[in-house]
Amino acid sequence: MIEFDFHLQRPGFCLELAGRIPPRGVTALFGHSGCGKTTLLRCLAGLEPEVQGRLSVNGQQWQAGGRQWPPHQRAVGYVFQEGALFPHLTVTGNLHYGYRRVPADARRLQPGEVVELLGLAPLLHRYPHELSGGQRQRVAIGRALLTSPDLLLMDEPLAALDALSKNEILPWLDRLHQTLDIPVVYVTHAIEEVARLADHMLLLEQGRLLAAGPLQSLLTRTDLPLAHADNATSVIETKVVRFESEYHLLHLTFDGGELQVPCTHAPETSTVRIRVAARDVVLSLSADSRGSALNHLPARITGFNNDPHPAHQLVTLTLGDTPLLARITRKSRDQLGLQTGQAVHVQFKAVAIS
Ligand SMILES: Nc1ncnc2c1ncn2[C@@H]1O[C@H](COP(=O)(O)OP(=O)(O)OP(=O)(O)O)[C@@H](O)[C@H]1O
Repeated sequence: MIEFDFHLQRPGFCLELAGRIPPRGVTALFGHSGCGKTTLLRCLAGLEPEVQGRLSVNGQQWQAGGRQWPPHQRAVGYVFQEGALFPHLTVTGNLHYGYRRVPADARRLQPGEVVELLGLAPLLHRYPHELSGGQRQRVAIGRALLTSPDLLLMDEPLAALDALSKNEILPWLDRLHQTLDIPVVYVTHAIEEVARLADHMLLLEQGRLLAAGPLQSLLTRTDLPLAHADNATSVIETKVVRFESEYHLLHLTFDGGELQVPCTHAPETSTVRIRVAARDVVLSLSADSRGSALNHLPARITGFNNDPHPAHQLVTLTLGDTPLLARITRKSRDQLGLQTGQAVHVQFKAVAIS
């Protein structure tokens, strides 16, 4: 477990932040520009000498009682927006740079494992200027991992990439997420990245912690801003039942029922996360109105909330124990006579993320 309690005063900005980062999985730092996300990463890495407070990582006191470990004593991997590779070194040279500085008995990962994990084998002899933006970021992540960090900090690692490069690198990040047990703190402005990669979230506002917790519950909490964003999303953790190759459909199960989602191939993993946009959810009173939607599940309404658009209502539901958001019009709510506590049927288009 990583526990911190930081206080940092700058002209015009005060960071007053206490929280925990679970020892496994990806913790997303999310919040408006200037809320202190990068500053928190820098405090964790020991790059803010003025910060007061404490930090303990896996029982080690990295900062306590007015003393703090300097950056070079902290086993932290840092990946920036621009990969910042050494231009005069090949990919192999970049990967080995951090690795060589770690004492042999403290090395948790070997270069061969990292090359395999991130698909770097075809790139090993190239120089950074011979790589695409996405490839450079993969090498930067590999280099950070080879320092055998106790904590991997990623500051908007996809922000400088175009949509195509982002899509190219995301499956590699999924793979890291499933394979490694190094805690990752991941800063992003993109809710799609959070919904895809994160397990936990710290929501920041003006240097303070607005909320913290598991991703699924924070995304669907209507007292927080995420549920009211245009691209509000719920995630459903599912188990793979089978891949129907004839139709390229993946059959999945979870506590709320069974789902089918389009998929090009059978997944490598036995669990798959599903992302459902609130605007893609349709509510109906009976199971008869099936239409062409593949996913049609019983649900219960847990509440209604106003939405920024005056025509809309944000509806919270549960599918079994899984929370789901739906954005419908106020007119539909009235026409269907929807009430809190009512049993309904939901139809939606789902996107699967391995
Ligand atoms: N070196 C610095 N000196 C003084 N103030 C700074 C410095 N770096 C950042 N700040 C200020 O500290 C506050 C927090 O900045 P920070 O970069 O942590 O925010 P952020 O949430 O990461 O923003 P963004 O999402 O835009 O990257 C902002 O008000 C910023 O202007």
